[in-house]
Amino acid sequence: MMPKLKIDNLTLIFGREQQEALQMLQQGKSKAEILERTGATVGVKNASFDIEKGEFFVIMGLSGSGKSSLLRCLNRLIEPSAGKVLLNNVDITALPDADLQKVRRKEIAMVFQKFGLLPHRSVLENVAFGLELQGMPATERLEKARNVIELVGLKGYENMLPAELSGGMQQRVGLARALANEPEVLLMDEAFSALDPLIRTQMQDELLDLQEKMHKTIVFITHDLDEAIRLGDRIAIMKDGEVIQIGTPEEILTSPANEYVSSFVEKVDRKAIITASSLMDTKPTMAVFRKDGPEGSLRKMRATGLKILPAVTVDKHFLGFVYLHEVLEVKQRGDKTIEAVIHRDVPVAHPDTTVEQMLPFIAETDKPVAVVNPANNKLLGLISQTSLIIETTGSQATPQA
Ligand SMILES: Nc1ncnc2c1ncn2[C@@H]1O[C@H](COP(=O)(O)OP(=O)(O)OP(=O)(O)O)[C@@H](O)[C@H]1O
Repeated sequence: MMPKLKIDNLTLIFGREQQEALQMLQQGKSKAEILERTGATVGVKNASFDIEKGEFFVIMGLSGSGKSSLLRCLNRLIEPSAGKVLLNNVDITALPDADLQKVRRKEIAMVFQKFGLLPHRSVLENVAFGLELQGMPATERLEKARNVIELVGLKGYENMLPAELSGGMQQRVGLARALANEPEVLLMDEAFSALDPLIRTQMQDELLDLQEKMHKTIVFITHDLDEAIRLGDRIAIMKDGEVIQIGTPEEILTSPANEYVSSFVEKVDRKAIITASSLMDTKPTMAVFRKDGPEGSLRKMRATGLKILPAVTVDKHFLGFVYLHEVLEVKQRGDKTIEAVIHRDVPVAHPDTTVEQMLPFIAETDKPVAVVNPANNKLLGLISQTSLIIETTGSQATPQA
């Protein structure tokens, strides 16, 4: 499938010595070296990635890492120094001005942190403003504006002035104004950063709800990893103008590309994000079969050095756990089967069960947690109590060799 946006080797350099700076970049020189030699600042360095239709894509990085620069290249509010941006397979870096205007009005809309509202116009007029610029007749544009105002939860506030609204409500007006044009792509630059934490979380939830209905392609900038993780289908992490990792929130949390990313990840509450599938032991699980009987079970326990093993049917349907001391007892009694000592009343997790949802499992049992395929109850792997406890007590600092 064709990506909605394709960013291809995009580079942005601020300053006059563009050519020399570009050359130095190609030679692998750092942002600091280039600044020192040429006085030019590297805003974005060789960014290449795709954003899919309907994707909520977050660009995250500290101040000065190049997020805004990259975002502004996507609609050419800033002209990139090199590389391309393809929207629906059309290279917008090559569009003549008139066509670019059309793209900005119809296809890509931008929502800013400082809401950029017209102070002397009502909420309704602010939202309808873009449509007015397009020459849409008044009745039509006001009707459209009323619809999006309702969509963002501002019904009843149509005739107020921006200054009469709270920050969160002003941000909604900004969002409504962007949505009024029915763009395919929404660019959001630190849209919620100016809001206090409670309102901010609420706006994040509302945006996610809206996105469920709208299925827009959203490119959202933030310097806050928690926000990135809450919102993003995928996250791109930037440092010194470079995209240093792209992945789903879970990928970023479980396999940070380098120490820089780990240092962010350490501060994040992972419990709601990490799932059973990434915690479970992927080595082929040693399990006892019903037909193994006490002898066979003990042999497997000796081989693995484990005192607890999962018991499964011949086709690997999970039955429960067996304990070493009980299997020994069964053998001493001379029983031929382990049936009586399979502990069946144990919690199981599905691959997408989160650590948060597994919390009760820790309190209830000292056994590993079995991860089973929800469709057929087959055993997929085990999560050791140790890794579950480490994950939930939050000491996930990566070992330094
Ligand atoms: N107009 C400009 N002229 C010169 N350098 C600039 C300009 N705009 C940004 N820069 C530089 O480009 C780099 C990237 O800045 P950018 O604003 O894109 O970062 P950012 O990640 O969005 O940061 P913030 O969150 O603070 O906005 C920085 O080194 C910045 O100093």
